[in-house]
This record gives sequence, C-alpha cells and structure tokens, in this order.
Amino acid sequence: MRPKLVVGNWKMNGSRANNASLLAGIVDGLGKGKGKAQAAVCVPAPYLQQCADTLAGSELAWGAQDVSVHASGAYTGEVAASMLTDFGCRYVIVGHSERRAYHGETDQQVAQKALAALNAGLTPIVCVGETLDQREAGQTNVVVNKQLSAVLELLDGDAATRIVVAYEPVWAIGTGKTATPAMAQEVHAELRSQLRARSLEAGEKVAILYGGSMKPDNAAELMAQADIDGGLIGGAALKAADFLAIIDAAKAAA
Ligand SMILES: O=C(CO)COP(=O)(O)O
Repeated sequence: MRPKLVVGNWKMNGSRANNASLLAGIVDGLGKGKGKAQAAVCVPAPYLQQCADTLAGSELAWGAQDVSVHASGAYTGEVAASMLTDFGCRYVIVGHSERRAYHGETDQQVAQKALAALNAGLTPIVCVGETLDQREAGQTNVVVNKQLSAVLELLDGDAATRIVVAYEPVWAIGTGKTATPAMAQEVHAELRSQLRARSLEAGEKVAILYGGSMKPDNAAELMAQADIDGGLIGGAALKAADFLAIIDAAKAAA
C-alpha cells in the first residue's frame, strides 16, 4: 500500500505574518489524531526561508512551485533546483496547468524541470490534466498520457520511481467543480497503467495525487479510490482547519 500524501499548493498567496499562523496551525494539528499520512506545503519562493526556519524537525515537509531547467547562470528571475535543496525543500511542483497556460510551458520543458529536480535530490510533483474542451472531445486520456510520457521519456533507470504525479483536471481548479471519484479514478488508473508499462516498480511506488477543488467534504470519497494516493490542494490549503481535515481524510483512507 502506498502512503497517502497531501500537498498544499499556496500559489501566489501569503505574507510572513499569515504564513506564521497558518504553518503553526498545521504543525500543531498534524501531531493530533490517529493514522499516518505525509504532508507538505509548496510555497512562493520568498517564503522558503520561513519554512526552513519554522518547519525543520516537524512532520510537515515543504517545497516550491516551479524550478528552472538550468543548473545556474545568466537566467534572470529563475530559481535553480540546487537552490531549493539549499533551503531544505523536499518537493517541487512542475508543469502546473497555470504555468502551462500563462507561461507557455511545454511538455518538454516540464520534463526538463522534472529531471533538474531529480538531479538535485528533489521529488518533482508532475502535474497533468485536460481542459474542458479536451474532456468534451474525449481526449482526456490522450492528453494526460502525452504529458506524462514526455517526462518518462527523459528519465533514465529507476528515476521514474522517484516522481509524484498529480492529476488536475483544468476545469476543476479553483472552480468548485470536482471530478467525481469515479471520473478521477478512471484517469488515475490510466496513469497507473502508463507508469506500470514503464516499470512494475514505478507502477507500484509512484503516488498519484488528485487536485481540483478538493475540500474537507469531498476528500474522503476521492481518497478512497484505489489509485488516488492523496491530494494537491489549492484554496483549501490556505486555512489550517481545512487542510488538516483533508489530511485526516487521507489518514482514514490509508
Ligand atoms: O491547482 C490546484 C492545486 O495545485 C487546485 O486548486 P484548488 O484546490 O483551489 O481547486
């Protein structure tokens, strides 16, 4: 059985003062309640130092929301994977649909980012997902398979076993529309079989998270699905009580 993982994607939200109480609230609640689940927050880069200062030694891991494909050099505004490691990050989100849509990131760039992250010892959380038009055209599996295969093609050996995949249907992000558990499970199973085709170990080990309007009231039924190993949470990760309730649902489903 894969351990459940719940990751908060803060997106471009936060302030030092708000983060302090949010992080303290999450850490405080994590120790309570029964069961086990892994939890992390992916914060805007300027707040990584605050995470390193306040979360070191706690059960809450932290990470970033993007990474450069380059190792270092004249790339103004970019952040290298080694810099994220320097700040104690365990995770980095790559290929979030907001970056694909607003920054024109291609499948190939996303794959290079995943590789850069792995080379620095980080776990990339590779986001895939279809738009509403693509779903209505019956293209969901084709789209997510293409997005994931670009990453798998670039990774050698057992590197594919060290990624996390997040299925985030674009039409469900920030809209309050969630994929039904059955709809999500169908795509997760498809992604799982793609990973298994790469290697049995990748199929077995890689966590596939669901993201898109996951909330305390729908988390349990989503995470009860065989191939849903946790969540990538946007809006509900900004309130300690909601985030903790989702982590509790993960613990119960573990
Ligand atoms: O994009 C998401 C997480 O990466 C999901 O965001 P919401 O949970 O706000 O829909």
